[in-house]
Amino acid sequence: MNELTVSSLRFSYGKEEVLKDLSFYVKKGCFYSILGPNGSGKTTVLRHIQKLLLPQSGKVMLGPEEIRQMKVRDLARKIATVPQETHVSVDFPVLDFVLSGRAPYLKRFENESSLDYKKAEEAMIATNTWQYSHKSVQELSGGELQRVVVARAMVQEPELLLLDEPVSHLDLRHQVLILDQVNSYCRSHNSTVISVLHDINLAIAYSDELILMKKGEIFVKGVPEDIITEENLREVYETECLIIENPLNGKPYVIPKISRRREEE
Ligand SMILES: Nc1ncnc2c1ncn2[C@@H]1O[C@H](COP(=O)(O)OP(=O)(O)OP(=O)(O)O)[C@@H](O)[C@H]1O
Repeated sequence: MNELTVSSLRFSYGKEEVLKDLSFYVKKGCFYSILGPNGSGKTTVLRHIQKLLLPQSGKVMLGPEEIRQMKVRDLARKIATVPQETHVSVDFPVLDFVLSGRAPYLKRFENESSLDYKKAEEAMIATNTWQYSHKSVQELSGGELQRVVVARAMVQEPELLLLDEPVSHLDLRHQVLILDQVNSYCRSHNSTVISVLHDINLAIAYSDELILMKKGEIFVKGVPEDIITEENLREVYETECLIIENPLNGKPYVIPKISRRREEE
């Protein structure tokens, strides 16, 4: 059975149709990246999977269950999300923020156990955030906070981890560190990852399959070697690219053809 199946999903914000009869499935234990131009509907798809939006027509199924029928607490045990931006309005120690990822597993008024603390510590070490544990969440930089939010999602131990541009605020070292950790989490827990990424080369390097979106539709889905072609990138991004073989992993590597003309003096 597929981990997640999206069938004939349609959605409009007001008059503008943003998702147009969109269908795809993902398999358990695999890493998927959704790619596509700004405004193509990537975040809107993730919002449907989180039940933040309900389909105007079509269905989103998690295993055998339709997501619109699932209780929020059940959904929180199965799906964790790292949103594009996180705003924390209360003064919260970072460790408590990460521990809040265990909330779906606690009974009412139950405190976290030593095992919960251990899971939080492990996730924070993995995301290089343990050193901030006693700081306030509000004192973190954008990139530090983004890593802390990934740690919280990992302690939630989801079957499905949704990431919306999870490395957009991160320096090179932490981009690799976070995607390595998410990838090893996915493999060791047999969890599924769906990540929106703008960096095509990172998406190719980490993903089993890519989902390329254009104007609210799936343009193509498949393994990078099959779908990363000059024609597909021209169609989707309206950009000319050179594709070479990445000497490190044998996968495609995309180089946009940038024309730099020196301005006349
Ligand atoms: N709350 C909203 N109200 C009205 N229109 C919206 C809303 N959220 C998104 N849209 C519109 O829906 C379309 C798809 O937005 P979405 O955020 O899903 O795109 P995206 O592919 O994730 O874009 P990006 O790469 O820029 O993050 C865009 O045209 C956007 O302007």
